[in-house]
Formats: sequence, structure tokens, C-alpha cells
Amino acid sequence: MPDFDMLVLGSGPGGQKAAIAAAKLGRRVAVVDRPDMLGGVSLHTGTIPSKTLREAVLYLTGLTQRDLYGQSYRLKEDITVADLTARTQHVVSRETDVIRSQLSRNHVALYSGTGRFVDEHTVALREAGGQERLLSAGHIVIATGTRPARPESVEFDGRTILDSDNVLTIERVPRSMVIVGAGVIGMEYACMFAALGSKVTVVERRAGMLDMCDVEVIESLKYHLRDLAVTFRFGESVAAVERHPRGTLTVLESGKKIPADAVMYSAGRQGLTDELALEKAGLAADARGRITVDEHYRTQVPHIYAVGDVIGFPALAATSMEQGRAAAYHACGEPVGRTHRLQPIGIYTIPEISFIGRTEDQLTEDRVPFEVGVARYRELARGQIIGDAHGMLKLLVSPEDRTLLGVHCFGSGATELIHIGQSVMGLGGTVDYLVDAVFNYPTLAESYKVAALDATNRLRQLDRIGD
Ligand SMILES: Cc1cc2nc3c(=O)[nH]c(=O)nc-3n(C[C@H](O)[C@H](O)[C@H](O)COP(=O)(O)OP(=O)(O)OC[C@H]3O[C@@H](n4cnc5c(N)ncnc54)[C@H](O)[C@@H]3O)c2cc1C
Ligand SMILES: NC(=O)c1ccc[n+]([C@@H]2O[C@H](COP(=O)([O-])OP(=O)(O)OC[C@H]3O[C@@H](n4cnc5c(N)ncnc54)[C@H](O)[C@@H]3O)[C@@H](O)[C@H]2O)c1
Repeated sequence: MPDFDMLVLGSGPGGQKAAIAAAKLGRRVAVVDRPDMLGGVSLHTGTIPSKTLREAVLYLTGLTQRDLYGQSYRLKEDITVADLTARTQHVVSRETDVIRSQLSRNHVALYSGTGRFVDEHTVALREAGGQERLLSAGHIVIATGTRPARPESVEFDGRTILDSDNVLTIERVPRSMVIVGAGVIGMEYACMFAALGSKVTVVERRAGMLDMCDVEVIESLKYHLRDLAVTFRFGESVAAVERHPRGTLTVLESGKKIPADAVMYSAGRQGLTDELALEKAGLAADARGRITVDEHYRTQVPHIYAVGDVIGFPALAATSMEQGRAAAYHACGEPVGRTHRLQPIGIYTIPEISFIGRTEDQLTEDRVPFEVGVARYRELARGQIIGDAHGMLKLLVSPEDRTLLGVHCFGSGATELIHIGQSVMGLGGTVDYLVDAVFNYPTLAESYKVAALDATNRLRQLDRIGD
């Protein structure tokens, strides 16, 4: 008889939901995580602190209020790191309590330490004091996540040369900053520091940024960031980062040198599998530390599952939670529906971006005809009230069956608003549903109706001429 029915390695979003799902089905469950890491990367260095920091930045800088109160409006003149981190610490501590309480009321045993495989049913737990104990389980879920990838050639000091973990513990807001990598992490932090008044330079190897998004949305984001004095160096790679007494110098392969108070690397992440002794369980990871799984999140050893960032794309808190639940249900023999193929993406730049379904470029490449309907926040009463004149919602509609093929939103509330589009698309609704629906007024949600009317006006023209 093993100690537990299910043992979960890692207490991030994937691990938590796997543990609670199995516990709800009456299984004996344990979770292992490092001391002070309950809640995972998501709670301590990823999603939650970065999104809280963003709220603190928006509130203290007054950035979103400037269209109403003037360009010099600020809630606080000299914003210190302490001003920013007070909010983050508060939220992280509250969330830690919530997670601890959820696990304990579901009778999930929580072990503090790191786990590594001894064999395919046994994990050795190394506690903070160095003692080891063995835990055995019928099923094991690996949810150990990732850490920032650090190029060996760069000497990170955690103060001036940073990764996205260290950026949360900097001593002062840098006057200038280089951000290496224009992925989601890089662009979210570029926006926050630019809003705080740092002079930001973004260096990205590829020709552009966030290429999964709508082109028009990215153009708008670039316009906003240039307005905040952000410089983009696309198609450029970093050759070296030098630390000098008076700051850092980032040397690009093209020969350019960029002086700055700080440099932050956000150039991808590495799966946390090197300390797991995977080979003892008959498993292996790829060069980026990722584990391969089947459609049920089973590894090649059928009673060992892997979920969350450690299995790679899409590597989001949102998807990790769903994978954890699905893996636990499968392990417990509980029926589990297929995760819907339609998944929203939310990017917390300033302004924020969110979308679901395909982009105009993807539809064109797939030779799928579409018509566009757009609503601009400046023409919505709610947009005027909140002072967001730049936001927009775009619907991509099939002229054949009038279903929605994609929804793209940029501006206040985008990551919330997108779920209206998700529901309509997921339930197979058409643009006509949005035309006929009554929305609360004045709201940003009304943008769906305005965009739907715009799309149907164009479709009508198509039909008229076609007839
Ligand atoms: C800066 C940043 C911002 C982000 N923003 C968003 C966002 O806005 N929205 C979104 O959906 N996603 C966001 N993400 C991604 C999101 O944080 C991850 O997708 C999510 O945390 C992955 O969850 P996970 O379950 O894989 O575990 P993680 O959260 O990665 O946690 C893994 C846990 O496993 C533990 N662990 C590792 N090895 C061992 C071991 N040997 N033994 C025991 N425990 C171990 C670690 O200590 C850690 O606590 C962001 C990420 C970053 C870095
Ligand atoms: N809002 C959200 O949902 C959210 C927020 C943050 C992070 N995340 C997730 O976290 C994960 C990691 O994000 P990330 O931004 O670190 O990784 P990423 O892989 O998405 O982006 C890294 C970028 O760095 C560039 N790059 C790599 N090496 C470079 C070099 N030497 N010089 C210049 N550019 C270089 C790459 O071309 C790439 O564009 C992603 O899966 C992301 O989805 C999600």
C-alpha cells in the first residue's frame, strides 16, 4: 500500500488543481514544494506579482487618467520600489493563505522541500534541514514549472543585470533599462517601466514582437510605447552585457552599445527537471527541460503525469490549471471532457491585449474569407467616461455562415471582455446574436454590439452587390 494515491510535485496552478481534483474524488493526496514557494512561480515570481505590480504602476502613475486630467497628472511624484512592492506583498501573502486553506480543507498533505525520483513510485523529499524521507504513491504528477533561461555568457548579479525573478526585488526604479526579448514577459515589463518613467530599450532577435497577435493591435501598442519613449531594436541580438561602476553596457551583435542603469533578460524559460532524477523513473526531458506527454497528460510511464509549464506550450497559468484537473480525473478514472480548442490569450501590456480565435493574417493564409467589424472605445460612452480613447474591439466574421472566426481586443478591460466573444464562439453563435442582444449601457461590453453592427453593415453590402 503506497503512502498516497497521488503525489504532486509542485504547488503552482497545475499542481494545485491536480491535487484538489483528486482529493475531491476521495483520493489520499500529497503536494511537495520548496519552502516559501507554496503557489508556485505563478504566485511568487510570475503571474500574480507581475499583475499586481502593473495595477500599482497604473494607480500611482495615474497614466490611464491623463486623457481626462492632463498629461502631467500623477498620483505620486516620486514612486519608490517600496510603494510598488507594498501592494505585491499584500496580495501574495493573502493568496498564499487562500491556497494553504484550500489544500488543507480538502485534506491534501503538504510537504515542504524538494522532491526527486527514487523509482517510478517513490519520491525522496529533501527538507530544509537536509533530512530526507521517502514518499510513495500510486500516481505521481510532475508540475515543477520553469525558471528563467539565463545565457551562460551573461553575468547576472540580481541588482543591475536581472532576470524576471530578480526584477521584483530591485532596489530602485532604474532611470534607463534594456529589456532583452520581446516575448510576453519582456513586453509586459517594458510597459510597466516605461509607465514609471524609465527610458526603456527593447532588444529582440526576431523582426517584430508578439507575432501571435493582430497586426493592427501590435501597431497600436508600438505607437503607445514610443509615446512613452521606448526604443525598439528588432532583428538584433545581444553579443555581451558589461557591468561598469556607473551602469551597464549592452553590446549588440551589430556593434551598437546601449548604456543603461539595468538590463533585464526575458528570453525564454527552462523546465525545472534537472533536479528530479527523472531517469530513476524511466523518464527524460528535452534540452529545454520539458517533458513529453500524451493527450491525457501521461508521460511514457503511464502512472506518471506532467502538467503546466514543464510540458511547454502554451505555458500559461490558465491552461496549467486545466491540465492539472484533467490529469487528475484521468488518473482517477473520472470522465473528463476535452479542453475546448478555443483558448483566450491575455497579455497585460499597457494597454492590455486579448484575443480568441484566428487573426486576419492566419485567416488569409488559410484562405478563409472574413469580414471585419470594429468598435472604437472613443465612440462608446463608457470609453469617454473612463478616458480610454484608444481602445478597440475587432470581430472577424465569416460571410458564409456569419459565425465569429476571431475576436481581438486592445484597451481597458480587454482580458475580461474577450470572454463574451469566447462564449459566443464556443456555443457556435453568429454575429446576429450580438446585433440583437441588449447590452448594459454605458459599458465597454457594448463594443460587441457596435462591432457586430459594423460587420453586418459590410456583410449586407456584400450581399446586395452579390445579388
Ligand atoms: C513574469 C511572468 C508573468 C506571467 N504572467 C502570466 C499571466 O498573466 N497569465 C498567465 O496565464 N500566465 C502567466 N505566466 C505564466 C504562469 O505563471 C505559468 O504558466 C504558471 O505558473 C505555470 O504553472 P505550473 O503549474 O506549471 O507551476 P509553476 O507556477 O511554475 O510552479 C512550479 C512549482 O514547482 C516547484 N518545484 C520545482 N521543482 C520541484 C521539486 N523538485 N520538488 C518540489 N517542488 C518543485 C517550484 O518550487 C514551484 O513552486 C507568467 C509567468 C511569468 C514568469
Ligand atoms: N499574460 C500572459 O499570459 C503571460 C505573461 C508573461 C509570461 N507568460 C508566459 O511565460 C512564458 C515565457 O515568456 P518569455 O517572454 O520569457 O519567453 P518567449 O519565449 O515568449 O519570448 C522570448 C523572446 O526573446 C527573444 N530572444 C531570445 N534570445 C534573445 C537574444 N539573445 N537577443 C534578443 N532577443 C532574444 C525571442 O526571440 C523571443 O521573442 C511564455 O510561454 C508566456 O506565454 C504569459
